[in-house]
Amino acid sequence: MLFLKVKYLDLDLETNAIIINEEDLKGTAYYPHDRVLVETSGGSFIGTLYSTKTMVSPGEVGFSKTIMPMPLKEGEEVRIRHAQKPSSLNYIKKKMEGQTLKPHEIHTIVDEIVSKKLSNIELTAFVVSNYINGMETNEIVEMTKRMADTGEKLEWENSPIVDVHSIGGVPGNKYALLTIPIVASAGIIIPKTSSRAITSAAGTADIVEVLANVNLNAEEIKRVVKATNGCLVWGGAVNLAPADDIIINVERPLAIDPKPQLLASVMAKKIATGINYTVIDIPIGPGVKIKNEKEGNQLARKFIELGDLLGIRVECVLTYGGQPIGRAIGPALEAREALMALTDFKSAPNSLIEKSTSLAGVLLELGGAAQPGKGNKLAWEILSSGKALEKFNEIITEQGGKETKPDEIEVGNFSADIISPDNGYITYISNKLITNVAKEAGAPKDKKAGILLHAKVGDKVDKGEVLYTIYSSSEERLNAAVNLARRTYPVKVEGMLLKRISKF
Ligand SMILES: O=P(O)(O)OC[C@H]1O[C@H](OP(=O)(O)O)[C@H](O)[C@@H]1O
Ligand SMILES: Nc1ccnc(=O)[nH]1
Repeated sequence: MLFLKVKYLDLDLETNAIIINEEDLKGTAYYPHDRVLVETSGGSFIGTLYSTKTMVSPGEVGFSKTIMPMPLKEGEEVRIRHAQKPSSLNYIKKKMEGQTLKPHEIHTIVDEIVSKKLSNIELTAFVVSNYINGMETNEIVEMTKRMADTGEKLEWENSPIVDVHSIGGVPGNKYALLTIPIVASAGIIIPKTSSRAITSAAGTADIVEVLANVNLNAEEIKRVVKATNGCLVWGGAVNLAPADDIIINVERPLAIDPKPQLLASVMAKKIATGINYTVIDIPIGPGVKIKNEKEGNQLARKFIELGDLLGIRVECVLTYGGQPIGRAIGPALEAREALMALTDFKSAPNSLIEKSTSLAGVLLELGGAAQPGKGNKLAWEILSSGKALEKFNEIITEQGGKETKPDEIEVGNFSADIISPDNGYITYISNKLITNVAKEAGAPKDKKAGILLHAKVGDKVDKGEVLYTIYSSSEERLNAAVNLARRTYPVKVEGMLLKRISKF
């Protein structure tokens, strides 16, 4: 056992690194990369041991404040001992072999994820096994319930509480910034929590954060919803289904969202937010999470079945995901486009308006504000009357932001135009490749990075015309994005004659 004094290091780490001077390790049975248990006056936690010559002195143990699960005073003495292997390791191996897990095995995995006992390698093995082998319904139900039960739950005095959630995957998916205020301004309660980007260049939480605080706790969410009927917050900031955000952090670098995880991630948050009805948006198209209608129907049935088992009424909508929604991709650009749509819907892309009002229409009907079949019309009226903008500004203000005009939103200082190599028509925009270019430019961490499409599928373009502009806060990232765009051609321009084939 080692007795060492706490020293905080100015390091932003995503793993629990326990940093010890190599002198203190000499002659002991502790080696770099060992899993260790740190026992403190406030509780214990697991981490990985790393050695240093200079970052901490002998007798000290260095932690990054960003990963500390409990408050510790600098100079406080802690005990460090070998940690046992997490019990879930055997269950993760079972999953790697394609076996079905028992309820208590799933519970142990979720519990150990929440208590940060699993290393990123072990967690990745679990996520990737689910990607390859999938899970049975019962396993997903157990995972969902446990994810919800290991965190806080919101309770509401009124009902119904409605909600909408997209499975994501399609670039430019900023619908929630329109749909939520439309529904809230009809008097329906809609406490919307979102995740940050998983596979895309901007999750809803990343976009809203351009305009307001999204890191609200349960009390604050209740206050905002009481004042405005809605909110647009990051689920990870509240202790709602806390395993979710930990899992998302290993999915993001791989840009994967395995179906069992996706179902549990969305539905656990629905249980935790205490909603009664939810509409699940399933975008369909090449390069998004669901490739075709058949797969979409299967996933929709799974969501509905899960909802039945969990006591939440679920309705699913399959939506067009064949190309980006609207023209803007990346947090600030998407916030600006959403504000344009709320301010003057005629100036905004149809795909964004149609998607947002269609989803709002379904919710208005479910929430009882519109007769069946009349929701869409009401959603349009609320948007075009300016009431949705007013409601959006109320929500943003309650979340600590301020009323902003679309052109006040700053985008990256560095930009480059990608031009059409030929005369012709845009025949294809690759969701995957355009997302990769936006990420290479820095999105979503660089909020001002992203892409503005000047033309979409079906549009005629002339040689030399600008197809899209890439933005970034960094010249280096911009150049890398331009190089990637030139190598991969995310936007395809073709003439009516696609190819000549002859024997000469
Ligand atoms: O597209 P990717 O990054 O895979 O998926 C993540 C996004 O999808 C969902 O959207 P919403 O909250 O319903 O708007 C999530 O909350 C998140 O914003
Ligand atoms: N896996 C997920 C996809 C979309 N939204 C979520 O919250 N989680």
